[in-house]
Amino acid sequence: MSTSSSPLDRERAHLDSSRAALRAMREDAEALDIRDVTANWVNAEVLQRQIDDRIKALADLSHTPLFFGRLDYLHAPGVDLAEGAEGEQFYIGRRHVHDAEGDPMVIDWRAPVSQPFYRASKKDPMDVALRRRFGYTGGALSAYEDEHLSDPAEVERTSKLLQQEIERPRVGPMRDIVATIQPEQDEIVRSGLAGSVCVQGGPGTGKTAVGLHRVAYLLYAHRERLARTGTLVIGPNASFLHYIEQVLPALGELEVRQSTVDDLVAQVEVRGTDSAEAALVKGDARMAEVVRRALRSHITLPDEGVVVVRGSRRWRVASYELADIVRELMERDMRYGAARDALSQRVAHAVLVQMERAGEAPDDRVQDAVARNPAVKALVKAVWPAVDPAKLVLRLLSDAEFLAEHAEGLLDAAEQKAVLWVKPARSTKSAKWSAADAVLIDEASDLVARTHSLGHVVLDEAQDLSPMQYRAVGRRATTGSVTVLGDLAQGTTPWATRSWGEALAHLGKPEAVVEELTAGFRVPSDVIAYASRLLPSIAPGLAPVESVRENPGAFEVRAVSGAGEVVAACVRALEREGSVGLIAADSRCGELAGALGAAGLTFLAPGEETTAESRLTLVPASLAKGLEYDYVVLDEPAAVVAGEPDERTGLRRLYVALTRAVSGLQVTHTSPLPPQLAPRRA
Ligand SMILES: Nc1ncnc2c1ncn2[C@@H]1O[C@H](COP(=O)(O)OP(=O)(O)OP(=O)(O)O)[C@@H](O)[C@H]1O
Repeated sequence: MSTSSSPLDRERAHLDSSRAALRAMREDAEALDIRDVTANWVNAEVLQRQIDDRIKALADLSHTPLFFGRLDYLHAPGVDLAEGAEGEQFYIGRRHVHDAEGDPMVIDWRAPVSQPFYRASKKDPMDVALRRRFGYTGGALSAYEDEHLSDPAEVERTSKLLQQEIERPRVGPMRDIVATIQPEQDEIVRSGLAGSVCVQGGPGTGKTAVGLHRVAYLLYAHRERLARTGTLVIGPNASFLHYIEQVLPALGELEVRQSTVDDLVAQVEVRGTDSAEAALVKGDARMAEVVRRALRSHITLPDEGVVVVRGSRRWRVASYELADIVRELMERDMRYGAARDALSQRVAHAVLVQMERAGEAPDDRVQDAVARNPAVKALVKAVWPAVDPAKLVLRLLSDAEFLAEHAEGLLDAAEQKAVLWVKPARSTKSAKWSAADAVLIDEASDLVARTHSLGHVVLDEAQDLSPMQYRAVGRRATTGSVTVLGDLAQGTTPWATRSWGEALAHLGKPEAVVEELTAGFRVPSDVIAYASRLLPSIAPGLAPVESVRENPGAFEVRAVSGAGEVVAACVRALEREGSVGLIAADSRCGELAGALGAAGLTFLAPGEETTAESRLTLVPASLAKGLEYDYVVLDEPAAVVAGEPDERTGLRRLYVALTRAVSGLQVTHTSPLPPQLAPRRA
């Protein structure tokens, strides 16, 4: 038993008083009476929502400790280190808590004074005398661990608490890593809002985690600006977004939009699919020029002048003068729609000049009226017609001649044939648009009217995007910055990214810094070593991930005779603690679902939340990306490879599937393994 003055007791006392302070902060927020300060009900509603959000953010969650670390500075931090700069000892947690006097009890992990918690080392102690990490058991503070960073006599050790946190079993959605962000990750998390960053990292190196924490950090450091401009996290599919959706709210950020690329560009209903060949051409950056040419082909030079009748007078602008205006607008860097509006104003201006010459004194209202005059409208309609982006793309995909005219010198005959619909659609409503078509429409829309740009966009699993998709994301961040996260070895689309330089150019952020993460937090060493045997075939330049897990992992490859034995492997995995994922080629999932059902095992679909009662998920290989399970049973590697159009993509899909395991992997197979994974002779 510890005495009443033991350090642990003192820390528990600080936890208790911090929780009491948080309670008081929440009660203050709840007691706010806004009736007197709001002038109308709209304001009242907005304000009340903000207060409700604050109350929610001030909740004391029993499973998320209020603080996880403590820093004792050698000296009081300088005044430039804003929050709580007068103190020398800081508790670091998920959110800021202050006492009745306004003095900090817990400092937000994102505040400048918290930074040494993540970055300080024996080599660079950053003025920190003591770094203390706290361990919790079921919400109760149960342990602590000290590092005296400025004491040269103390030897550097790896933190046990850190190791425990990394190795703990996974159940439920993704959790934040705020207590254990590593120095190289922290550099990315805290890099400035102005610059774009691209992170290449193998499976489980924390890319997704880093991207989400970066959003939380940026929202803290640039709250007002980002509240105005908005932030967006883009992920590969709905199950992935569901898996990660809890992380930002856990960090107190409720306002971040999450979307797939497909949803981002969903102006039309997607009901069709493309052949790989068609999708490859449609996703190629050359299509941007095809669309641009097709749009501009609507502009013609007028061959007649325009006559505007006002009262008893007629004003005439000659065709050569109109042609000059049109030519000048074509040369300007303006959107098609904006230039169209400008055209009527320019013509009106030409009329006004004549009026002035004739001794009249027209004002702006006259110019507007002339711009709306039927003759001017008719002229604009004839020489610069309104264009519907979907109709434009529909015509490109339906009309071989129209496509040929605008694809000349860009797409060869075979490529043109690949993108043309076999059965041309009659209307934008009845067309069976594919995901790639929707991106083309998005491109056309942006040429007509500028797309709204956000303050910051995080793009996860970026390696799977086509150049046209990169452009679609890039135009949503023209005035903001981007965090691009990906792994070239995990690209499983026919158009997968070959180099980050190329991808960043398509995004419009060629200046972005490319960082690499190499320490693996998910996959145990034996499993990553096995999966890395595929690397020379799928991404020759990339180095294998180095697992930071101490446990090499349970790993087994087993030849089996059928689905019954796969089910048995799942049963064995379920005997252990944590979640279990049975990953299989999409084509095999039906049979396996039947076998699991017959054995009385219930299972979830990816994205459905695992719980202590329901821990088994049947995962089609095509949806495994980004997810993780404590134990993975990987069914029939050869079928996973065969499920893709070519061998390299198949092996990449297999690499993704092999790297979902946190604690152990069982590979079961009836067919021979791909040669890279075949048993090696001793
Ligand atoms: N610093 C850390 N401390 C503790 N856990 C971490 C840390 N960094 C990452 N992790 C954990 O490692 C796992 C993998 O992280 P994450 O999913 O972000 O990796 P990833 O690089 O996006 O992987 P993939 O390429 O497979 O999608 C997650 O469970 C995450 O919480």
